[in-house]
Amino acid sequence: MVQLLGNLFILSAPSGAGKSSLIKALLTKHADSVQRRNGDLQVSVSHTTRDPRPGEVDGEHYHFVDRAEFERLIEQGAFFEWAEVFGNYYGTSRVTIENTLSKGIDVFLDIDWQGARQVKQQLPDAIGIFILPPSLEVLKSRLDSRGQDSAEVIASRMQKAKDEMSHYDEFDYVLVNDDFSTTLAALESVVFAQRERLDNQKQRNNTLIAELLA
Ligand SMILES: Nc1ncnc2c1ncn2[C@@H]1O[C@H](COP(=O)(O)OP(=O)(O)OP(=O)(O)O)[C@@H](O)[C@H]1O
Ligand SMILES: Nc1nc2c(ncn2[C@@H]2O[C@H](COP(=O)(O)O)[C@@H](O)[C@H]2O)c(=O)[nH]1
Repeated sequence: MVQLLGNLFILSAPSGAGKSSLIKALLTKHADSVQRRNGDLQVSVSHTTRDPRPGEVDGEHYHFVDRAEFERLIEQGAFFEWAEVFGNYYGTSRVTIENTLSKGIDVFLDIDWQGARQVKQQLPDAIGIFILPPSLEVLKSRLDSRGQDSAEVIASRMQKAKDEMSHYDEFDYVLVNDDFSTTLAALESVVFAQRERLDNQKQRNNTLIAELLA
């Protein structure tokens, strides 16, 4: 069991709702922010068997591996969570997550509902955030305008969108990503509120330990 010195945020959504863009914007904003505190914020880089999209860099966007390598890693227990999504494997490295959280660094996971459920089972204190699109039409137009997936891939992702969204109630927060900057501000509020909560909890524990050991 990991001791949660950092916060673990899980961001899930149907494909194209905007979670990667929101995390990226949050990290950029956070890097410049005066509110940056002890504890940094990082996004976890998953392993996947999906082919890289144009511009995607191995080790930066994903660790790209083949199915045999992924299955070997499953056998070794290397994943904190893993799932098959849209016909490919995706997984989060156990050692990376545990090392990062144990240093007090906050971590964002951009994962599907199956992975989110596995994380919550292991770490009930992880904070689940579900992103909804304002409509299915907008979701489709975001996948189209991203311009990185074939029409066939987009159709299959749209077909799975309702299934993904049906799990919204397994999450602690649900945000509708209509206007980007409004959603980003809401996400930032969640992050700051949770950091505050964890800091207060650590402080209370330290006070208690000091009293008990006096
Ligand atoms: N609020 C928004 N308004 C308009 N466009 C948006 C908004 N949020 C995200 N987008 C755009 O929608 C597209 C999909 O966003 P993004 O890639 O972040 O989705 P995602 O949820 O991470 O998808 P996936 O699960 O497939 O990785 C991108 O082109 C992004 O710029
Ligand atoms: N369970 C996990 N799901 C993951 C992980 N990394 C990404 N994902 C999810 O897969 C889909 C598709 O991603 P894409 O990059 O191919 O568009 C999306 O919902 C991601 O959130 C993971 O490590 N575990």
